[in-house]
Amino acid sequence: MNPARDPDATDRDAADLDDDFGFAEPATDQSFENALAKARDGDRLSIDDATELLATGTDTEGVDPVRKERVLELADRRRHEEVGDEITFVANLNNNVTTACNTGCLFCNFKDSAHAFEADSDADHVGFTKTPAESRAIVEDALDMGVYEVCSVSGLHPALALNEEHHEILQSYDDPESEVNYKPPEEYATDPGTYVEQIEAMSVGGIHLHSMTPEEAYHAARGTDWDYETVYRELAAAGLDSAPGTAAEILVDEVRDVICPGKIRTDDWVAAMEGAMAAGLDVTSTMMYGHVETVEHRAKHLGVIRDLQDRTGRITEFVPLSFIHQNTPLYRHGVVDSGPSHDEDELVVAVARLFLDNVDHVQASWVKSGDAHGLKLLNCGADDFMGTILSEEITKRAGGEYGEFRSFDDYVDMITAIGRTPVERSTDYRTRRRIDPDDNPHGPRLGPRADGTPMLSDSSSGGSGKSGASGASDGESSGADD
Ligand SMILES: C[S@@+](CC[C@H](N)C(=O)[O-])C[C@H]1O[C@@H](n2cnc3c(N)ncnc32)[C@H](O)[C@@H]1O
Ligand SMILES: Nc1c(NC[C@H](O)[C@H](O)[C@H](O)CO)[nH]c(=O)[nH]c1=O
Ligand SMILES: N[C@@H](Cc1ccc(O)cc1)C(=O)O
Ligand code: SF4
Repeated sequence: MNPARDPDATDRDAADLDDDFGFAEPATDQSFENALAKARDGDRLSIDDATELLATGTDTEGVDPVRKERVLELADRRRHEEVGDEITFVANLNNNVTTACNTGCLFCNFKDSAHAFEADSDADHVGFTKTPAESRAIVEDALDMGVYEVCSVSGLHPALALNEEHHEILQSYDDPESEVNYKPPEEYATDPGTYVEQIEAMSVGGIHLHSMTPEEAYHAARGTDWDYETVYRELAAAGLDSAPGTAAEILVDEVRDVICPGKIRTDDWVAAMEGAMAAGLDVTSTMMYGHVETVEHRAKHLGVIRDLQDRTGRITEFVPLSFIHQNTPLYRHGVVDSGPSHDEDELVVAVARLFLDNVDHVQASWVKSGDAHGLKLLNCGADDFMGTILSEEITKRAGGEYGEFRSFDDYVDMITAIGRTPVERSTDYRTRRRIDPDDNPHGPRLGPRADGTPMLSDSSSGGSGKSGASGASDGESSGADD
């Protein structure tokens, strides 16, 4: 696999952008009413149909509130017919390994320049790199709390390689840093180990390990001729159970050219997902929207995911990721002045439910939207409310303010308040347990060490207090010794 990125892409590129990207104004040969009628009849929607529904008609400016309600109502009904009234969530932990990354995505404030992590650097940074042993200790603590999924997504640290053989290949380049984005671990204050070592470390005690996005898989094969299936097979052998479909952003290259010129292109993202599935892994799918793209780009993105699922059938859920703008280069440089509106969030969830007729589950995110709006999204077509996560770094660093965890008690209260049934689920949704709201207090039971004890001793904070969450990784204090 050869380098496909622009090694010089940095935050500074945002300063060169204005808000005219030369994107075509969305226009279709379809009418809003026809598209809605097709959705009502259960016909498979076209990209034009999705564009009309997302725009509440391309014939008018902005979102039409009456048309929007008609789309949401149809989507909510479709959700009821397809998956019923249960709302699922998972007892999980985010354990991200490192924030060191030079890819330079303009929507991201999770990353820190990798130079700051070098042993002889005196640059200040608030990021972290964890060793495999630190990752394992964090997962072990979480298992004791009843957690059964660990989700791990990381920066593309230049010293990360798939395994020892990969280190040797990368070292053999004449100028590894510029040719293959590589520097040996000895040059950094903390050695993250190899991808295989991190996966082995986190795959402990029967936990489900959800890790290695397409972008990370690309990094784990850079400078070699390994295909994605080979890479994912090796990771699966080390303990990987499923892969997150992030790094998708908007799967239209003219948008990627603006927001993430250093990232893999759409075709490569699809190839990586196919490789993961060919290696026997389930995957999730995402779309990060509400920055520079048009509604037509969103519709095309949904088309890429539906086609992929037609070919594979192993996408477990669709996760809409509402762009959090406050601390990002796109916002700081005036390229965008906000993320998406609530209307747009609702329409994305609804049209995902109607268009993705082959993906069973659509997620609402309390991390991105908060509790009140997150619950509203569960009445627009979503049926999953993500997980306890215990530690959130990506959205928090981007300026999100909805906290870092939800307890089972919070979940049960919120879900019953909107008249739905709370259900804890496994990552792949195949194992589910309905929760009796009267059976207080509530804790996970599906985990290898879960016995129904509440995960957190303080369940009232809605995400800021973490007393009792000793297993939660906290980037600023855990392994922050770079
Ligand atoms: C931070 S990356 C970490 C994994 C890996 N570096 C990659 O890019 O795949 C994971 C995902 O977080 C999401 N993300 C990053 N910044 C965000 C923001 N400001 N708002 C919403 N989602 C964001 C993007 O969809 C991105 O693909
Ligand atoms: N939507 C977000 C998630 N979703 C992840 C899920 O909770 C879970 O990992 C997945 O459904 C697989 O089971 N996680 C985040 O950290 N941030 C989000 O915005
Ligand atoms: N957990 C998400 C991936 C994800 C990770 C971090 C985020 O900030 C957002 C999404 C998935 O299941 O695919
Ligand atoms: S989204 Fe991922 S690849 Fe892009 S800068 Fe952030 S951490 Fe790096």
